[in-house]
Amino acid sequence: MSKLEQTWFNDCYKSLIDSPLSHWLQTLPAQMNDWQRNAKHGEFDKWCRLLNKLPSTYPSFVDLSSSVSVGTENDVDEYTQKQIEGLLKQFMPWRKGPFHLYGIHIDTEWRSDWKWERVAPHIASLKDRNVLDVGCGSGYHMWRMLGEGASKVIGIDPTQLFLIQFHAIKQFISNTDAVADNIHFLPMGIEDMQPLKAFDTVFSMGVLYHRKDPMAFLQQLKDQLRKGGELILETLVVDGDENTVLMAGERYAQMRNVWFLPSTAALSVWLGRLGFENIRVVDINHTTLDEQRATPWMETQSLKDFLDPEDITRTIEGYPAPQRAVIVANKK
Ligand SMILES: Nc1ncnc2c1ncn2[C@@H]1O[C@H](C[S@+](CC[C@H]([NH3+])C(=O)[O-])CC(=O)[O-])[C@@H](O)[C@H]1O
Repeated sequence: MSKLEQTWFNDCYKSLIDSPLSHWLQTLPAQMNDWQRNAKHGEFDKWCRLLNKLPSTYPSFVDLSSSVSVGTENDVDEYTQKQIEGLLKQFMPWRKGPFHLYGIHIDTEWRSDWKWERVAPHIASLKDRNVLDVGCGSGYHMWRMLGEGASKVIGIDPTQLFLIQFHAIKQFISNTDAVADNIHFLPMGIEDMQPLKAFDTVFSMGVLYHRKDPMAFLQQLKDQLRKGGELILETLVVDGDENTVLMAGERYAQMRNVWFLPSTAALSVWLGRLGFENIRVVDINHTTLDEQRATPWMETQSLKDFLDPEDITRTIEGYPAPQRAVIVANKK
């Protein structure tokens, strides 16, 4: 019997044939084969066995346009509900969500729906577009993109637990009319993607500050867009003019892998230099303790523990507390 992930990848390859992304098939299958041979997490096969235990269900409704919700508690018996909840808890920590499944509320660390509400009003309609979500996490925003009518949504993220979380949710949506054939998650980093120059919209939310070379990263995002395509970039920023960039020390808000936090003015200059146009800052927001917090589905430390207890406008290292901006731009 072929491995579960092979089925997922094959479904993705099938949906690429006869699409504007078909040239991806030149490199993707070999890369995913290599990933299967050399890169799988030690727990991966165990996670797949747990996924296989999720029961087949037929929800009475699916909502992807105002939330990610599947079925009500009346669609399954109490035993099945408990069984689903117990299995999903094995895939903790759940960071990005929330998800509502048969009366189970996966109350994730982040209210990713709030981010979506800040982003969605400012972007070109996703209807009939091919969309890439770079650093998609559990895939929460991918479902909202599908809910907005995208014809294909591909998410990439190297963190393998998130691939598993995505498929846990997908398994409940596959038996429904929502077009689950058109949404795929690939376990890879943006730097490993061939330049496709073919997506209508590319999202990169919460990734730029994790990249050591932000210019190379922005160029990689551009390389995935068709001419005229739209980039939606969401990242941590600091106050200041076009010459202001904060390079964090060893840690920023306890995170070790944070590099550049530019001002929105500096980020706009970077995008212009790389050949984007129509660059607009559409939202600036301070992350609140209600938006990022520990929950029963993510029990370890969260934002509250990363801020100065005497002054929550500062991180515990003394930097400005997290402030995030959304910038939209088009590829010339
Ligand atoms: N090179 C890379 N290529 C692609 N993804 C990467 C890379 N490096 C890290 N990631 C992934 O980028 C995601 C960033 S989280 C944003 C989630 C969602 N977008 C959100 O806006 O809520 C924000 C945060 O954790 O700070 C993680 O899932 C990483 O695995």
